[in-house]
Amino acid sequence: MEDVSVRYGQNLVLDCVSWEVWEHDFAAVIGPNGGGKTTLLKALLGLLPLSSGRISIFGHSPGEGRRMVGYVPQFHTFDFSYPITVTEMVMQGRLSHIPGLFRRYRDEDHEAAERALGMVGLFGVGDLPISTLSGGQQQRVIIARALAGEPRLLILDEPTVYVDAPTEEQFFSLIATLLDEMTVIIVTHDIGAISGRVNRIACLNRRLYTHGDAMITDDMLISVYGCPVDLIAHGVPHRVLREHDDV
Ligand SMILES: Nc1ncnc2c1ncn2[C@@H]1O[C@H](COP(=O)(O)OP(=O)(O)OP(=O)(O)O)[C@@H](O)[C@H]1O
Repeated sequence: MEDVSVRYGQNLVLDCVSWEVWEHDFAAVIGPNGGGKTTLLKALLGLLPLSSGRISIFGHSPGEGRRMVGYVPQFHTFDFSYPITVTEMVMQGRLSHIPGLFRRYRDEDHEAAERALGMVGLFGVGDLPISTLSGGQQQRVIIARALAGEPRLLILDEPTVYVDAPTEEQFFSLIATLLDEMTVIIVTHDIGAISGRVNRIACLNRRLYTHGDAMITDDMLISVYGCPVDLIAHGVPHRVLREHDDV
């Protein structure tokens, strides 16, 4: 991203954002509510016009690069009571690959969906209604849905918000296995969850702040959150076991 600005009417939501993520990086964007994280993702996915600047995805515009990007929206945006099977849900990730007006799944689409379920470690559940799976399994299914499109870049929006600690561990182990094949960007509120796991991090609050590759400095946090915080969980900054120097 090079000097990217996005406005909603008069509201400047992304201000001259520049950021580089390399192939096989595990990158994170953190920032407070309303800081522009979703807007940044929409810009990467080619869903928003830029007011200025340029985005290149593997050398293509976001619109052209879209077929190389797998997107996992926030967990709560899915209705898991909807009466479809696991395979049917994963197959949705193939739709953009099928040409023509009346899209019919082909053998290669079924194979890609099966491969994607294997990548997330789900076997023998394809014919089950999605509603019968545990929360952790459902999270794997929505990741498989994005992987079915065989992306080179996987983007996940707040993937650890609704999961318990063991599921979070499984999630990060899964991401570690995917990095051999693709680049991963996550958007999160939760610095605690990502610390030590990502190799590239940026703080976003209208402007994007970086320092080196995977470092968060007090200056970055002060710029973004307006105070020096040590941990940020679910959008709420907490000071954890750290005393003021002047006390
Ligand atoms: N479609 C829209 N029209 C006008 N303003 C918008 C629109 N979408 C977002 N905004 C505004 O842009 C700003 C950034 O919103 P955005 O959703 O990108 O932030 P966010 O960092 O993803 O927030 P959260 O963590 O709460 O999801 C907010 O002030 C929001 O009100």
